[in-house]
Amino acid sequence: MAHPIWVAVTGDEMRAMDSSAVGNEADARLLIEAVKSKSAIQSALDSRLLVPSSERLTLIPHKEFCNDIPVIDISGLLDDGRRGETIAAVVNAAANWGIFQVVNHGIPDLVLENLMTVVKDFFSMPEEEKQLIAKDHENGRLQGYVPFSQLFQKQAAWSNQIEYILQPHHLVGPEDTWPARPAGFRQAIEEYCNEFHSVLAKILELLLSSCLKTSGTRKSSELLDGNQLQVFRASYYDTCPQPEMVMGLRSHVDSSLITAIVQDDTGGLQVEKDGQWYGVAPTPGAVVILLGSVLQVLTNDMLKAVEHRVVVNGESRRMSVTTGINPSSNTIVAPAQELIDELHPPHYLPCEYKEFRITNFEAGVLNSLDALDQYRIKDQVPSLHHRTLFPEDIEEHNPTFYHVGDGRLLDLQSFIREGIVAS
Ligand SMILES: O=C(O)CCC(=O)C(=O)O
Ligand SMILES: [Fe+2]
Repeated sequence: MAHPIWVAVTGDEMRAMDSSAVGNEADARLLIEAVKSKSAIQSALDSRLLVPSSERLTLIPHKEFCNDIPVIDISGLLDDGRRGETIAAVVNAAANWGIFQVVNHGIPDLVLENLMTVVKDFFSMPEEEKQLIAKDHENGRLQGYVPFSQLFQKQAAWSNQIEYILQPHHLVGPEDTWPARPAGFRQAIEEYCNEFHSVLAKILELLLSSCLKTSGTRKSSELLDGNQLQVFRASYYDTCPQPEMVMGLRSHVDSSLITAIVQDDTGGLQVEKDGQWYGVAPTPGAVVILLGSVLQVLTNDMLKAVEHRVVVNGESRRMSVTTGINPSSNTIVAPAQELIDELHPPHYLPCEYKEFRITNFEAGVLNSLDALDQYRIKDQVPSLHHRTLFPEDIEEHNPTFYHVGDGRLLDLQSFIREGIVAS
């Protein structure tokens, strides 16, 4: 192979690769050779970096933005005269798009600027220095830098990341898991994430109030009791000589209640709605809010988690910061009881959040069904003369037993085995 793929592949060749099942070894070798010449990857062939041809057909340029994705001035939440209309705007955006941007959120510009500056400075450091705090699961280092090679092997993403748990306290890693440079990195991250946590909590509370009518406040304080998992991730998407071949981040839903993203002005974040992809316009001072899959389960599909992805490009690198609020690891993720009655059966099986999160993570790695699909009750088969699952049948704090029509109490496995719930 004489030439790198970046210049060698013509439109016809690309189509030929498509038709010969992208991902075969020869295609992968071409790409890997090219990737190797650009980065420090030493690993063997791995075709997972290639975007499948079906997905490639949906790609839209990183600078193509959709002006209909709502941008909401949430200072109205603090103003009696505008509160009602602001709440309506947030709820409508959540219901219609599952994503919106907020401005006038009360986080000073300086906090956002510091945040993006330390992230940029971190990613600009030499690779060897970043590697000093690389994640290393085998050695118990679960937080830190995620180099290209790690993501390459797992999620087929054209990006580098750095990620930490900020809450609950007992899961926060020791100081030496954080980078020593740039100075002020940790403080800038924590300042933004702590301040923005209260904005996210407010949005979550009003979404729950709107769906559950009376008990949104109670539900959100139950979820945000200090043990909730708050995570931080900064992502760096390098320029890519052949951006249509790879994805900065493959399409996914976050396994969060709600996620916030600060993005620089490059563009590349895209969301799916009704089978179409739309670019989220970088907006100065704005924070992007996304609904996660836990909120979808909790609201029994009244609100939907939004599928999103990141595309890369050949001209500008991109950086973003994500922070999400998730339940605590032993919270039972299940549709809220307030939403369930004989006419509205639950759409999801209950499970502990830690299991839910792992399922979602594995789905990303294995490219299989995400947690929503795995726990969805697919067929509540009344024809089997069984009752469908009702929340009063779920023992509080131990939601592993289900009453069925003939009065028996079954554990989850038997319940599934009997075909009441398609597994
Ligand atoms: O980089 C972005 O804008 C999105 C990142 C993202 O979706 C994630 O970290 O889950
Ligand atoms: Fe995401």
